[in-house]
Amino acid sequence: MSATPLDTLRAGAATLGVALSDTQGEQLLAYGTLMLKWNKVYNLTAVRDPAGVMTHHLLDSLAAVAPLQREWAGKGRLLDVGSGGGLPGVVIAIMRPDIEVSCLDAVAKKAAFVQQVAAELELPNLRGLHARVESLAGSYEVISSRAFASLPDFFNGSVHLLAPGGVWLAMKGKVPTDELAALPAGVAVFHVEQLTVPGLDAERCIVWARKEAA
Ligand SMILES: C[S@@+](CC[C@H](N)C(=O)[O-])C[C@H]1O[C@@H](n2cnc3c(N)ncnc32)[C@H](O)[C@@H]1O
Repeated sequence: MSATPLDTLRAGAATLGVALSDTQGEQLLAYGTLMLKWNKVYNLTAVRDPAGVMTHHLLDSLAAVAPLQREWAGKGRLLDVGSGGGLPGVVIAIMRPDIEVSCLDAVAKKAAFVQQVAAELELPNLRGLHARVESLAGSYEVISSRAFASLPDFFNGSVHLLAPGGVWLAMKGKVPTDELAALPAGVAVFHVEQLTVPGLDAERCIVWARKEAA
C-alpha cells in the first residue's frame, strides 16, 4: 500500500523532531491544498504541485518548529515578516496554539489569504496583517522570516518591533557568510543552525539573533 500524504508528512515531521497530532496533520495538508487552490488569485508560490508544497513549504517550515521550542521557551507573540502566503507563520500557528502568530505582508491580498486560512482552519491564534514592516507598530517576542531580505535589512527593518528579551529567527538557504559579516550595530547572532529538510536537496539554515545588551 502506498503512503498517504499524511503518512509522508508525519514521517518527515518525525525526522525533524516534531510529533503531529491527527488534527495538526490534517490542518497542514488543508493549508497546502488552500495554497494551491488560491495560488492563481493570490499569487502565493512558484510551487505548483502537492509534492512540492509538502517539501518546499510544509516540511521546510516544520523544520523551524523544534528549534523554536528549544531557543525560546516562552509564550507570546510571533511576527512573521514578509510572510507571503503564510510561511513559516501558518505552520508555526498550527503547531504552536500557545503563540499568537501575525503573518505580515506588504501585499494586501497575501495578508487576506492568511486571514482566510485562519477562518477556514479555525485557528484563533493566527492573523494576516497588511503593512510594510518598517511602518508597523507593536511588540513581538519572536520575529521570523523566510526568503524575505538580507539579514541586515531584516534586522534594521524590524528592530523597533522586537520586545525586550525577544529573538529573531531568520530562515535562510546557505549560511549567509557575507550578510553575517555586515550585521547592524546592536544585533548579536547567537546561533547559526544548519538544517536537513526531508526530501529537499538544498542547504538550509536558521540564523538566531537578539539585541545586544546595552
Ligand atoms: C519571497 S516572498 C517570501 C514569502 C514567504 N515568507 C515564503 O517563504 O514563501 C517575500 C515577501 O515579502 C513581502 N515584502 C517585501 N517587502 C516587504 C516589507 N517591507 N514589509 C512587509 N512585507 C514585505 C513581499 O510582498 C513577499 O510576499
